Amino acid sequence: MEKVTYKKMGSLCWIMINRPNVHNAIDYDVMDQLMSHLTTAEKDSGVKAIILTGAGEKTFCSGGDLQKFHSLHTKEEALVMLSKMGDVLYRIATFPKITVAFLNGTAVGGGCELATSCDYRLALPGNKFGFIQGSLGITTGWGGTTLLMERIHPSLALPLLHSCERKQTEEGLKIGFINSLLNREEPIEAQIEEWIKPLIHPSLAVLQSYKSYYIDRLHTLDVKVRMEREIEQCATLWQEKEHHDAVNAFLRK
Ligand SMILES: CC[C@H](C(=O)O)C(=O)SCCNC(=O)CCNC(=O)[C@H](O)C(C)(C)COP(=O)(O)OP(=O)(O)OC[C@H]1O[C@@H](n2cnc3c(N)ncnc32)[C@H](O)[C@@H]1OP(=O)(O)O
Repeated sequence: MEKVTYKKMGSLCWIMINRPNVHNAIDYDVMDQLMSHLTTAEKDSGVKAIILTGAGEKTFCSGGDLQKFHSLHTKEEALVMLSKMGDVLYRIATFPKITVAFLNGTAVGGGCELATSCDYRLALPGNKFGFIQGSLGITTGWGGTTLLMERIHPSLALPLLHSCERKQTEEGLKIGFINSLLNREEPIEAQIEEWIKPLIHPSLAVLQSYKSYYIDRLHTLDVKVRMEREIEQCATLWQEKEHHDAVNAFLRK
């Protein structure tokens, strides 16, 4: 069963996490299918931008699949999963075309990290996003902090991380985490096509050249090394009692 769908519409391709019954939580199949669709989109010279979103109207993505990953206990076990999704986020962050996350609903935990890996984030008013990992006794585990400090100033990023709070998308717009809020009353796909139109330069070569300068910056700033250090720190915290108790409490609620 396709847990991640791929739909090409003109020069855009829509990649959608399709697990609404678990709030589009990410498991290993989702990771594999995201990677596969990214390769398809990269190889298709007709694609200039990807739109990453989630199925349904409630949730963009609720992060790691707590039921599936609850069985990971040791640092070594956690590191395998965290590194695998960290590779997906790095692939998106260095994707040689435009990447846009459309937050169709709530984004929490790793869902926020996934959104952060994209060049841009579009959302709907009244929805929420939250880097809630700290409330589970861990830190961002897929490299999302490193990427977040590329998207917004660290003095704005740290309060999002330290507070573990769910914020309104309107607040995300104010601090530059959200690039634009769409209108619930209008067709979403048409609004996104309109928003992205000025960015999709007629020449893919020009578009990719500009993106390559940004990717060069990521290399210069050792983003991959910093993401790996962040992931290892999360794995260290993962094995602690605080984290397992927090996940148990969530799954028992
Ligand atoms: C490094 C990334 C890191 C990692 O895990 O690797 C993380 O992502 S840490 C953060 C992990 N995610 C969360 O802690 C979010 C958990 N979910 C929620 O906060 C809420 O479910 C929310 C806000 C997404 C929706 O709340 P709502 O009240 O509308 O729904 P329920 O909480 O009642 O959930 C309904 C149903 O979905 C299951 N569910 C929700 N999120 C997950 C998830 N991330 N993994 C697995 N399953 C999830 C929840 O257990 C309920 O199942 P049910 O069988 O119906 O009780």
